[in-house]
Amino acid sequence: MAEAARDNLQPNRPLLCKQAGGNRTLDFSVAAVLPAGGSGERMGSATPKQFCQLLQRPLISITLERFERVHWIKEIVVVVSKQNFELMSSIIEHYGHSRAIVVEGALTRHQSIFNGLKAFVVNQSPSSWLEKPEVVIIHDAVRPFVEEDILFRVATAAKEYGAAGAIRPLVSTVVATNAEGYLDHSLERAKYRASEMPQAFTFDIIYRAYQQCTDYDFEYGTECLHLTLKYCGTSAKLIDGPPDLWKVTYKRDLYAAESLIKESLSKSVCIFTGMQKEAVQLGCLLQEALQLMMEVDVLTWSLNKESQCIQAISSGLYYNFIYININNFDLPLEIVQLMELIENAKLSALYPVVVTVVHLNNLETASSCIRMEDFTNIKELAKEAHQKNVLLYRLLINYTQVCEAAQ
Ligand SMILES: Nc1ccn([C@@H]2O[C@H](COP(=O)(O)OP(=O)(O)OP(=O)(O)O)[C@@H](O)[C@H]2O)c(=O)n1
Ligand SMILES: O=P(O)(O)OC[C@@H](O)[C@@H](O)[C@@H](O)CO
Repeated sequence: MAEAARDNLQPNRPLLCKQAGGNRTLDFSVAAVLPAGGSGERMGSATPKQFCQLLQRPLISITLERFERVHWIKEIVVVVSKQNFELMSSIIEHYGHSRAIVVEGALTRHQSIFNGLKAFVVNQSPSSWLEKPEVVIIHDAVRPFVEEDILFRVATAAKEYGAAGAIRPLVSTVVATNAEGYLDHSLERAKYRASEMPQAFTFDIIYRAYQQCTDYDFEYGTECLHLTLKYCGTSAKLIDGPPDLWKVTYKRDLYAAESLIKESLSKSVCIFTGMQKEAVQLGCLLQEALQLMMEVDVLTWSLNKESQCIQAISSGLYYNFIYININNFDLPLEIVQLMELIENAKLSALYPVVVTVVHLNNLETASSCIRMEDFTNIKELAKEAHQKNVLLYRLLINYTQVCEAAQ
């Protein structure tokens, strides 16, 4: 069982495809523009919604982190109003958003987006300009639940068709009213879709469209795809997107977003084990027991240079870790290393991290039955960790036959 179990100690899906940026590549350059220059009036908050906190983290930082998981997106231009420039720069510094460049927004969303695009055009941006990408993704900064898959699909479609955008089925029927406020007609809902974000464009097409925009377009327009059709004759490829592309607009959306994040954080766990037979077996048993409820990866602890353990910790995809330890009740070096890696990855700066150390104590081989009070040194580590938003728990399992029973 141990050998077979050890063979199973591979992630139940290739970690790399979950890894920051996955293992997809593109043969053309891609950059992103995140309009974040609005005031969030409909949110009714003094703080513009893109800067409102979700689990003590600004909404815009969550969106940025999603884009930073995608390695084929080079620069990420964030367009914010002048009065929020400093705040945005501090968020970039605090959360280490190294690919983010801040550009000044304008009075309307379209104007802000155009300002973001100008950052890629020489002599059009007050600050230094960036290398023009072949494809540019435009995504509202207040749509945090964006995954690499939809970004990849709109970017590749934009490269082929010139423009592409994510769509979703309508939830409510669209109706037109007459001047007196009565129903004029309703649209057949099945024939229409909601235009969401992300959208993507070959850079020259969307830039040329904005250059031709009228004041009315800038003032009242809400749809980039309309601009490329109207001014460049480019009809966007529409891509069916996943359900979580919605835009945070009202207060209720903030509550919904926070509960979605909490749920996703609790939905994945990474289990590390030593090479001992019992640890491997318990790791596999845990994976079998948990994998119907959450994403579970089991890895043998190793810190060699291509270590998947280090990748798993630094990927930002796990906030729950279990380390299974056999008969070693001092503070095992691996636990200290794990806590250091979590700190170096700045994981807990984003959300609380939970580390559970499972001590397996084989009563047949151990000198005596270990008691919880014997864990003084790990208590000290737990106190330090708590200051850094890392919750360290320990679980002691005294056993005799559990491994044989498991076989
Ligand atoms: N002048 C503007 C207006 C909006 N946006 C951005 O465009 C995205 C979508 O716009 P919307 O949801 O309308 O945001 P607000 O305009 O802030 O919201 P409201 O209409 O409720 O004021 C948001 O990320 C918003 O910050 C922008 O960059 N510049
Ligand atoms: O109109 P708002 O400023 O609320 O939001 C912009 C949305 O219209 C836009 O993000 C999508 O509909 C796709 O264009």
